[in-house]
Amino acid sequence: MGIGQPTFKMTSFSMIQNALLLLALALLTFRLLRAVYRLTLHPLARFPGPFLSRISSISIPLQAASGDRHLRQLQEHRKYGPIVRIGPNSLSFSSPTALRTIYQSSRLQNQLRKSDYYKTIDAPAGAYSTHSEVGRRKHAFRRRVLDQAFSEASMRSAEEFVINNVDTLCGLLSNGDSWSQPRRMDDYATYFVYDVMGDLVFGKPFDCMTNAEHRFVPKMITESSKFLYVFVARRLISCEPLMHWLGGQAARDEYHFVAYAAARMKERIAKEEEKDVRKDMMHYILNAKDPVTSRSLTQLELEAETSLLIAAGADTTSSSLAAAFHYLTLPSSKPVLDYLQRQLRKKFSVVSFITWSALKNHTYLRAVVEEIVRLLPAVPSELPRTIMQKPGIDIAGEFIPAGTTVGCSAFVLAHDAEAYPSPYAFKPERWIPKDAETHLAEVSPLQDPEQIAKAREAFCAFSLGSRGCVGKQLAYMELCLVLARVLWTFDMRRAVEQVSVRTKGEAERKGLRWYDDEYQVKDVFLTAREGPLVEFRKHQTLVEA
Ligand code: HEM
Repeated sequence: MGIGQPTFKMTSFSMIQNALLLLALALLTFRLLRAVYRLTLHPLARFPGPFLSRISSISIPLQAASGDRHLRQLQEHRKYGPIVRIGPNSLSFSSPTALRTIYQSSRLQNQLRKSDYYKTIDAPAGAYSTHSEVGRRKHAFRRRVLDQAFSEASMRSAEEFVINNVDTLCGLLSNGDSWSQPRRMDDYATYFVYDVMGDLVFGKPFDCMTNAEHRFVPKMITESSKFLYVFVARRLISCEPLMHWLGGQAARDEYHFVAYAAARMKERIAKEEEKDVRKDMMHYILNAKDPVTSRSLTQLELEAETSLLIAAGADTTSSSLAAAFHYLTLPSSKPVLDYLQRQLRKKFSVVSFITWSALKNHTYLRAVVEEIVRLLPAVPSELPRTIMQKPGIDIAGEFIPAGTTVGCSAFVLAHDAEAYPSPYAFKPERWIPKDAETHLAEVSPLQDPEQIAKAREAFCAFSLGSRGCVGKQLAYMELCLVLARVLWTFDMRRAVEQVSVRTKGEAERKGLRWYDDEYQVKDVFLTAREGPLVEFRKHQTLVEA
């Protein structure tokens, strides 16, 4: 007995070992056979793409973790053409025709649904938001309610809050006739836009511009966006203790933000009972009823919506604003900057005359903003949609079977040389027709209508159709007001010393970030960015006055 036991133990140990080996072999064979199938008999096998993407889904989270996903997609389209297989069951398209079919076709609304990736986005909030709700009917309800927060009346009231925050920003940039210290405009842009969103959603600014203690909110959102971009398993994300352990600080930030937003939300709801009710965006949401079902948002839905509005509204617009300071202070942009400032100062004798209604038809400012949003779409990579019903649909002349995830990247389309000749160049004139303002010829030649039509067809920074951006008008209002008032008040120039763009490095060596004048960002579904460093001084005539 005493002698036989070890032999038995050894036998059972080697049996387990053999079973594990067999299992590993079976797994390997399965993976190998699956890879061969994906490369040969799979319905998407005829589409080109990088080897790893054709055999495995791992390349999408890997690219997401690198922060270079938008750049890689552009590189892949340049190499493989207008349709690229970016995962075994995923295709990326780069033509305006595909763009319209995927996002805008009302005939295909039942066929194309936001992919399961979106279900991860609000997992920590415990309820879907308008952005992450994939069901068509449920989304339509949420959108009907949310649209009321972006009505004409709501936007008219929002202007006052935006202007108050612009005034705070101007007070911080400079107050003298000599050049200021270099200002990190990625930070100032972030703090400004978060303060606007705090004002509109929570009933008071976050005070990021004036109080360093409150700057943890933007940081939390960027970190949690990084985490959710890579971690695509909803079930895991819903399990908070596991995520604290697996997802580290980024996961903790996500949960922290959700709890923080819920607490601020409660404070805001209490204010709604006060006599002099504040007509901010939240006022319109709290009082909105769906005209079809007469239902309002539940507490949980409100909380998810609140987190969404801060993340979707603040991070996007602030990335465009930081990019605006970058492009406007490039040496090659001097004629654009000079011209815009001259125009603004000629049109408005005092800064308080610069209002949204006065700026709405300002052709050149609008073109500057449009060009910036094109060059750096704030959601740069493809927005995935899944084909739901068999057998499938035609996209850009190709039959694509059900079960495939399809999408277009705004960054890829924005760099299409046919729609945008010299696609990396900052050229607001590309949005202005020849006959619009003839004196503009002093800046550079204007476009013929055909070229403008091509540019418009490929423009998708705000996406399109029923899932397109609900906050586009607010974003234009914020960007136009802040740029017009800052450029009217200050002279500005790029500081000699540049912020070290951490985003270059490795990617530059791989030939992804080669265009020097490009505003460099990391794609984290939203964007992470650095710089530019800009100096300001009060415009001379204002100092004299
Ligand atoms: C330059 C600024 C902005 C850009 C480039 C932008 C871009 C986008 C894009 C591309 C989408 C579609 C996302 C997807 O399909 O996954 C989107 C959706 C959305 N955006 Fe924006 N956005 C901006 C500003 C704003 C602002 C200021 C708000 C609100 C305060 C906002 C709120 C939303 C919401 C709620 C959605 C979801 C719409 C739906 O699914 O029905 N955005 N945005």
